Amino acid sequence: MESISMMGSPKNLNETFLPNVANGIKDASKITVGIIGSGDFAKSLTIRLIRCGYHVVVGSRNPKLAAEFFPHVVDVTHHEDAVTKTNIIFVAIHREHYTSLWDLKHLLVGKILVDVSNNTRVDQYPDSNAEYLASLFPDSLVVKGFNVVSAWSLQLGPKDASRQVYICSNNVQARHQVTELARQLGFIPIDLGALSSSREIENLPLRLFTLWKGPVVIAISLATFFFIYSFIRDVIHPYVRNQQSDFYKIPIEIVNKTLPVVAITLLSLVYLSGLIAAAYQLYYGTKYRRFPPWLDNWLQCRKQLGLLSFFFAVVHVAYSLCLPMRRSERYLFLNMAYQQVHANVENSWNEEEVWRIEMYISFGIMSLGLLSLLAVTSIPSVNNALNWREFSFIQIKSQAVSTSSQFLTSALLKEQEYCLLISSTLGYVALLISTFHVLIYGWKRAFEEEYYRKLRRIRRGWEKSHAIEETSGSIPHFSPERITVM
Ligand SMILES: NC(=O)C1=CN([C@@H]2O[C@H](COP(=O)(O)OP(=O)(O)OC[C@H]3O[C@@H](n4cnc5c(N)ncnc54)[C@H](OP(=O)(O)O)[C@@H]3O)[C@@H](O)[C@H]2O)C=CC1
Ligand SMILES: [Cu+2]
Repeated sequence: MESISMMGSPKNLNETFLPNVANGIKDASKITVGIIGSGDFAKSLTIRLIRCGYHVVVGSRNPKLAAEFFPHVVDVTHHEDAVTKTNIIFVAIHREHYTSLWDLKHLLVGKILVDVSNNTRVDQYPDSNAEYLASLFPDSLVVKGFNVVSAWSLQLGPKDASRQVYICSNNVQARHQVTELARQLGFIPIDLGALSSSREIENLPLRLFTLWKGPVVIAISLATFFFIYSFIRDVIHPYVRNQQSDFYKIPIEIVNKTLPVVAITLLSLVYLSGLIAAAYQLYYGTKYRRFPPWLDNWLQCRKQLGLLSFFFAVVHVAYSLCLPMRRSERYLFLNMAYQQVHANVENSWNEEEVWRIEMYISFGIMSLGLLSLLAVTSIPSVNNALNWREFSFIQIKSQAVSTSSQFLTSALLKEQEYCLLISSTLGYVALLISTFHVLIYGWKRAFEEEYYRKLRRIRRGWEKSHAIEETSGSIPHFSPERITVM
């Protein structure tokens, strides 16, 4: 069982079949790698292997049909034939079909079987797919790996795609061989020890997306809440009180009021979690105490919350830039000019208002700039999914799967904390500047009751002076409150 060679009868597994100085193999093209299955994963893996100089033999139930989808240099053949030609075989079929390989059992003795499968749900089966494969073929050397890379990213090549692959096996030599192969294919292999880690590895691709679920739900809930709030406040309330129809505000103004509120709330949620965590550590006087699960989850999805905040801020900017394009804005502006002429006011310059809006816009642009910087710095980690996995690894750590994974986790944590330190300083500044942006926008309304009184006075004056004309229908419906404040 402990033996392997590239072809024919398995030799000693200690001697690696991959090209290196020790075994004298210099040319990867002398090495044949087998793949069972001819689906998407098999096709993409084949292309990657060929590019790296390996010879590939594909085992299919219907080789004639499958051959059409592979480059001509690939040997597409029956399962039996394929497995006899190589000692390292990627099992690129779904778990449900593993038993169909049962007849090949005697041919697979002592050979490396790489299980690349994924499940559709977390903990879908009582045992992991790799452990199941190992139980079906106890005389083969089952290695789990490559399941975290998609067929798509396999084809893209190492530069553009996710680079980390997690590998585990009960057989050390087999594990090393697959690790070496992964390295030669341009991946960063991460050894997670025994095959029992395969359950975590299989759950990883499923867990990655769960980090988005919470933040997306929070963002949608906040957006719904603030939209309804603004709708009631700015549309329903004036309508009920003064029969003033402002329903035209729904598509742009109400939406554009909702967006920045959601953006800033999400951004503050990013940093609030860190503050609570710090307070928690101070309270217990140690940083070696586990956070409660809700805080742990919250800390883990900071990046997602931040990116969603950035998304809302960008859309807010787009909406704001479009405000002057609207017909309503033009009519209200003309009406105000008319009113000014009517009131015999020549100069409507308001120094305080001018400064307010200049500063409001300036802070808005600055906070968007900082948020963009934060988002851009997180792009590589989103692309190669490094940080998602860092986070996922925290969970692996909590279950103490193996020493190697624990070691790895602590190393990753350090890097993660370092990144967070830099980004959080920048983030706090962004939060502060966006707060200024919001406060300047709202200072009139928030702090100056006088502002309201003035508005009411103007409004009353306007209504009185046009009471007669309005009955004849010659005066457009107007109130100063309807002018959009930027
Ligand atoms: N697609 C992806 O992005 C990724 C896939 N994976 C894993 O790779 C494995 C293959 O996935 P993928 O290529 O997408 O799947 P596909 O459905 O595209 O291909 C599966 C292959 O399995 C073979 N097969 C189908 N039915 C049977 C059967 N009853 N008995 C024996 N063989 C059968 C077929 O090959 P043939 O007809 O030639 O026998 C088929 O091409 C899965 O375990 C998946 O979880 C892992 C990571 C990413
Ligand atoms: Cu704004």
